[in-house]
Parts: sequence; C-alpha cells; structure tokens
Amino acid sequence: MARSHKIEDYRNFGIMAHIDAGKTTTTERILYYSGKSHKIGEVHDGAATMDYMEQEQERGITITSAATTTFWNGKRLNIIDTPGHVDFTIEVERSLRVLDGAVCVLDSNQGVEPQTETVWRQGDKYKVPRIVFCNKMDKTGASFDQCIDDIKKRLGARPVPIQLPIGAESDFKGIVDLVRMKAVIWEDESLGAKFHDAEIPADLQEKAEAARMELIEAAVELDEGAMEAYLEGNEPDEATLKRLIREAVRTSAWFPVLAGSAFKNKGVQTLLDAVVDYLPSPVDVPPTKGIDAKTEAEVVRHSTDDEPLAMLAFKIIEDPFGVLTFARIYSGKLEKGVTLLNSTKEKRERIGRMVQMHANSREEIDEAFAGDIVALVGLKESRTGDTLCDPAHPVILEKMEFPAPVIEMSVEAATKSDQEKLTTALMKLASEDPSFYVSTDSESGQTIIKGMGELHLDIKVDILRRAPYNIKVNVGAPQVAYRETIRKAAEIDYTHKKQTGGTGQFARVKLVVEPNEIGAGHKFENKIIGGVVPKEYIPGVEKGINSVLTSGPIAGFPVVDVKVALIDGAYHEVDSSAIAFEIAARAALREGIEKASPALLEPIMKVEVVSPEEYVGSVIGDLNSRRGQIQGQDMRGNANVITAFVPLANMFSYVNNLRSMSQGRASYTMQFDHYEQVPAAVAQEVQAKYA
Ligand SMILES: Nc1nc2c(ncn2[C@@H]2O[C@H](COP(=O)(O)OP(=O)(O)OP(=O)(O)O)[C@@H](O)[C@H]2O)c(=O)[nH]1
Repeated sequence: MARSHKIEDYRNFGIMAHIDAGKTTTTERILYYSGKSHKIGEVHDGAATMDYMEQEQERGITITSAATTTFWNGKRLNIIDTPGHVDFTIEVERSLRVLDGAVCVLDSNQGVEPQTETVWRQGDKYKVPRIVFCNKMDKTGASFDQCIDDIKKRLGARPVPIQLPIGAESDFKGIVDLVRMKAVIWEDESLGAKFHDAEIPADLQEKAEAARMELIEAAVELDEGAMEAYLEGNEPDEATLKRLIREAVRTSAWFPVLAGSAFKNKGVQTLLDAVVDYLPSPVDVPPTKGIDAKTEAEVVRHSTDDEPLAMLAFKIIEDPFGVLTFARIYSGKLEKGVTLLNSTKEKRERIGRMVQMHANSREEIDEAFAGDIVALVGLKESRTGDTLCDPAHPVILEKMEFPAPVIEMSVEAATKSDQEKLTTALMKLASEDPSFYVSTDSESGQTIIKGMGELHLDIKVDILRRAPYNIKVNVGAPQVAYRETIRKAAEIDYTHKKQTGGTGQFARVKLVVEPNEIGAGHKFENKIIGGVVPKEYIPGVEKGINSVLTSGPIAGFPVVDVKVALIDGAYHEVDSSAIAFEIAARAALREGIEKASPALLEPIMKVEVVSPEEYVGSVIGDLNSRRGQIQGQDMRGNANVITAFVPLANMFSYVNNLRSMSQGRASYTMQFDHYEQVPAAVAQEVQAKYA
C-alpha cells in the first residue's frame, strides 16, 4: 500500500495557549469541521473529545497531550494537543519536540497572558514556526488591536494581521481576509458550518487597506524580487503573497495573526486554511539530527520514506485498550509485525498493532510513513523520549531533556490491603511520565514520590484516589533530598565483645575512613594481609558498613563519597561470627564518621528565570535572599534571562512567589546542578528537623 498523502501535504502542528484561552474548544471545532468528529463537545459540558481523562474534565485543564489525525483541503493534519499549565511545561516541551508548527491561541479579551508568554518562549527555544489565532472575539471586552499590541510588547515578536475581525463582542460576524481582500461571514443557524464571501463593510474598508499594505510590505521584505516589483508598483499576486507569508512563518521573521470565535463557530475554517497554507510540512523544517548508535557519529535523517526507519516516542498513555505509545516517524516506513530496535534502551521491540487516533475513533493501520504520528499498542520497553529504529541502521535521535525532580514526599496506602495496588499504580504512573519518579526509603521503608512541583505530585495523588485505582492514600510533607559526607580521614579500632550465658560474641576491626572524590560514591576495601580476619567474616563487615552509609550521623541522610578500608582485626575460634563482625563494623564506622568531620550536603539547582525588564530587580533581590548566587543576566527576545545557583531547600513555593512578584509574567526552569556543603547555621536547622 502506498501513502495516502504526500509528505509535503502533512501538517504536524500543536495548539498552544494560556489556560482557558480556548485551546480545547478550538481543537474540537477543527475536528468537527474537518469532518471526523460528529458532535460538538462543549468543554463546559465536560464532553470534549481531547480531554479524555475524567480528572481533566473536572479541572478543566488539559494535562496530557494527545495526537489526533484529521483532513482539510486535501492535506493530512496531525494535531498534537499541548497542555498549558506551568507545572507541566515538560509535557509542552515534549510535544514541541515532535511538531513542525503551532497555532498560538489567545483569548482576545485577555491578550497575551502569563502562560502564553511561557509557551511562546518555549516555542522560541525550539524554533517552532507559529501563527496566532485571536479567539473569543465574541466576548465582552474582546480587542484584536490589544492582542497585536501585547504580542509586540510582551513577547517582543512582530505580529502581522492577515485577517481583521468584523464586529466584536456579541456583534462579531466574521473576518476580513487581507490576502484576498474579501469579507467572510458565518451563518449562525448552520452552527458555523456555512459561511460566504462578502464585500468588506464600508466602515472597515480604510482599516483593511492599511492593514493589507502593512501585510504586503512585511511580505516583500522577505524576497528581493517581490520587493523590486513592489517598488515598481506591482503588488504580489495571491500565490506569491501566500508563499511569502509561509516563508515568514518558517523563519519566524514575523507572525501572521488571525481572528475568530471557536465557541461561536466563526473563523475556524479560515484558521484551518491558514494551517494548510502557512504552517510547514515535515520537509520544510530542518532534518532531524541524531547520533549513530554504533559509531556515535552525528547523523541526520530526512523526512522521506527512502531512509531507514527512525521514530521518536513522545507520549505514553494507558487507556482501556492497553498501553499506547505515541511516536512520530521522522524517516522510513513502518510495517505491522516488524521488530524494531529501541536504540535508547538497546532492546528489541515488536510492533504488534498500531492505530491512528481520530477525534472519536481509532483506526487500525498496517503501515505508516515518514511524517506520520502513530500510536503503537502494547510496547513493553519503550518510554517517552526513546528512539525506535531499523535494527540495521541504529540511530538515537536527539534526546529530550527532562529536568531533575525538585520535590519529594512520602505516600502510603491507608489500608494494608491497598499497599500492593499502590505499588503497581505508581509503577504505571512513573512509566507514563518521565518527570515522575518512585523509590523506597531504605531506612524507613517508606515509598517516596518525586516530581516537578507540588501540583505535579498533587495530581498524581489525585489520580491514585480516583477510578480505576480508588486507593486511599496518605501523603507526607514535601522535602529536599540531602546527603552527608566526611571532610577528613580517621582511624578507628573497635572491639565488640559480649558474654551472655553460653557462646559469646567477639570481633575486632580496625578501619580507616577517608573522603572519596566528589561524585565517586562510596567504596570498601579489604586490606587485611594474612588471616587475622577470616574471609567468611568479610561480608559481615561490608554489610555493617553499608548499613551505616545509608543513614548518616547528622540527620539520617545517605553518606556519599567515602572510602572505607579494613586494615586490621582479630577473631575468636568459638565466639566470632559474621553477625559479630557486622556489629563491630557498624559501631566502628559510626565512630569513624564522627571523627572525620561529617558534613551535610544539599542539592544546588541551576535556576533560569525569564522575566520582563521591570521585574528583574525584584527577581534578583529575591534570589539573593534565597541564598542564591547570580551567575549571569542575558537578553532573549525582549525578555531578561537571569541564571543563578540556588539551594533547592529555598526553592519551594517559588512558582507562587515569582508569579506574584511579576504579576504572573516571569517564568522559570530549574535543574539539579551539584551538591554543596550546607552552611553551619542551616545545617543545625536541618539537623534539628530530621535527627
Ligand atoms: N466566549 C467564548 N468562550 C470561549 C471561546 N472558546 C472557548 N471558550 C470558553 O472558554 C473556556 C475555556 O475553553 P477551553 O477550550 O477549555 O480552553 P483551553 O485553552 O483548552 O483550556 P485548558 O485545557 O484549561 O488549557 C470554556 O468555558 C469555553 O467554552 C470563544 O471563542 N468565545
């Protein structure tokens, strides 16, 4: 079977927006008008097709991304839904990695909102070609001009209207298409399915002409020939103008702006036309880079079926049909039944069934091609960010970066009977979300979950409490992962002796402890010469040492970067045992660490704050007050980027502080950088809290 659409006719795009700008409603309408969705599911009814998790419907925010395939004007559209919440920027980045372009939806009543700014900056980072859709033109207070102004001022980007709204608020009727210089009016009774061309209303004529002039001037700037012709009095024809707008989008030279009201069913078809006309196809964007999994040489993969298969898994969801792995094919063809290499994990994976998702149906497919987004059913080893490829041509596509988790807390099932269910559920959640981690505290045996923020963990706990899991869980307070180490060497000679009734216990060990290189972990060495401690007792010594290292003397955190050597000892023919040596080693090492000036270490985060100029002073002042060390300050677009090292302990609730400090306009990312010794005064506080 051949492909149904040429790769040039693909549009893999996302819809990005601030919460509530209307991303879900717009997606719904797109699916409706492009014929694959048969009923309009209103968000406020909780029936939207893309919002398939019960929880999302209740919260009204889209947490997970889904990919849906639909068709328009002979093109194949794959819509990748991107979430808008700040704690889920990882999901946004993940989606941005696999799409070729995006529609940025604004609420025309609100203009550029804080989260619009955040996702826009992420779009800049990944160089995503974008068009802007000013939605909610029907809302009281809607202002297209204000949106244009906001894009300039808040985003430092250059907006160029390619449409003007006709009317506003309850009077909003349609748009002026500045490319064709025609009005387009929607017929309310048809639920927006019917619309027709009309003459531009007289009161808009002048404004439309000025806007068209601006559009043409912005367009011809991109092409010398068109510019020369224009200067000689020849305006570009429609095809040329469209080509130039497309070029502007591809290079982010400027951003075309459209208007509409998804909710009132206006402007959606013209938005789809713009997606087709202006967003890039897979062959319009730079080829994908990767490394050869054998030679580690850099390779590029072009968007064609003729190169070996390479695809990237970008989303895993669990649904009633099983595990679905969403992947984008960058090059090559995929056939059902083949065995692929997961080059990231070095594991083979058989492709059993695969499906393509439509608005409210799924289509079983046997083949998929370069540019496609497919959902693979029942993969076992693959996780988000993994590359799946032709085993004969192993390649690892650019890896996605996941920031280190910043927060952790304990969870436990309220009832014993739920404990096992909890463990299984947590494993599942961790496999679906690479920024969510689960581990067990070796000391307390508690289950610890780690993630990107309090809301992130809250939502996981919420999922556990709901169907299908229905687990009653108790959670602890969020906390930082400290470590302990030593600063100098020490030697200890310790004898464990006990005589109670029959057999006694005897073991003597002499240990040397000293700091190991930073990051080298801990190391045990048996340096005994001759048989002063018989071999069979050594595992006991090692066990004793390991148990001390899991819980340090300062506040019970793991002890790292320590070398321990057993240099001497003694035993007794009758009274010695592995247990006696374990006890001796434990006591010896405890004493040794106390003598070796123990120190508390804390994780230091590299924090990057992106802030409008007016808040930079307060942002820096605040970072200083958090024991932060400012590393630098740069410009990105019209925003300031401040980098600093800040102890994680002082970064809790930072999201909220930053939001209120900047009226929600600054955003930040942070990732673990290194561990550093905690200042004495702070160490005392930590000790008081945990010991
Ligand atoms: N008046 C008006 N309301 C709209 C329009 N589009 C969406 N809404 C409403 O705005 C609210 C939010 O819309 P959604 O589509 O859920 O927005 P979203 O951006 O997907 O929201 P998140 O998923 O939370 O990020 C809903 O109550 C919609 O009915 C519009 O064009 N006009």
